[in-house]
Amino acid sequence: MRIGQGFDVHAFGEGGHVMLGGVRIPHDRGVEAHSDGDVVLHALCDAIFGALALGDIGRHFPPSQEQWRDVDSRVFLRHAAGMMRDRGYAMGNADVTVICERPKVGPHAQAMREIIARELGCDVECISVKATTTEKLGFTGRGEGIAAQACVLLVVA
Ligand SMILES: Nc1ccn([C@@H]2O[C@H](COP(=O)(O)O)[C@@H](O)[C@H]2O)c(=O)n1
Ligand SMILES: C[C@@]1(CO)OP(=O)(O)OP(=O)(O)OC[C@H]1O
Repeated sequence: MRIGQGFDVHAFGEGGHVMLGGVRIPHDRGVEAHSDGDVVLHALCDAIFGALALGDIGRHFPPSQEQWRDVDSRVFLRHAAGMMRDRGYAMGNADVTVICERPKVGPHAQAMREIIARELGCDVECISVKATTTEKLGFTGRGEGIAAQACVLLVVA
């Protein structure tokens, strides 16, 4: 077994939706990012790369490379899942926490779980997505940005 954790932040910016866990959520702000700025999938990728001791998402998909501009972050997760499988591991379980005041994540959590499980090739019961505010404290509390943290346990396939 191998354990990994990941954390990602993106600032809110112009736009009318945010991508979270592969779900397009209408919102009065967008996020500033090189890719689609999906903090859930980026944190999950980093957790998988961390569990495999393969560096971080920026090492695999450098922000300096134009080819990752506006890319659907499921591409990154698919790549991380492939590296996991190539090394003989499968997803035991993953637990993600989204940190923001808005948008509300709860109504979209099940759709995110299903997308993530499909990309990782595991049962939806192995994927947890939850959310918290920071009680209006800090940058997430002020509505300046959105954060996500993820933990994964990889098991021998
Ligand atoms: N962006 C968010 C934040 C929170 N939730 C849900 O609300 C519950 C209460 O949040 P607290 O920060 O006051 O503990 C939380 O447990 C989530 O169920 C959400 O859906 N989206
Ligand atoms: C995903 C990448 C792709 O260039 O860029 P961003 O969308 O800005 O996201 P970040 O979480 O900063 O991770 C770095 C990059 O790998």
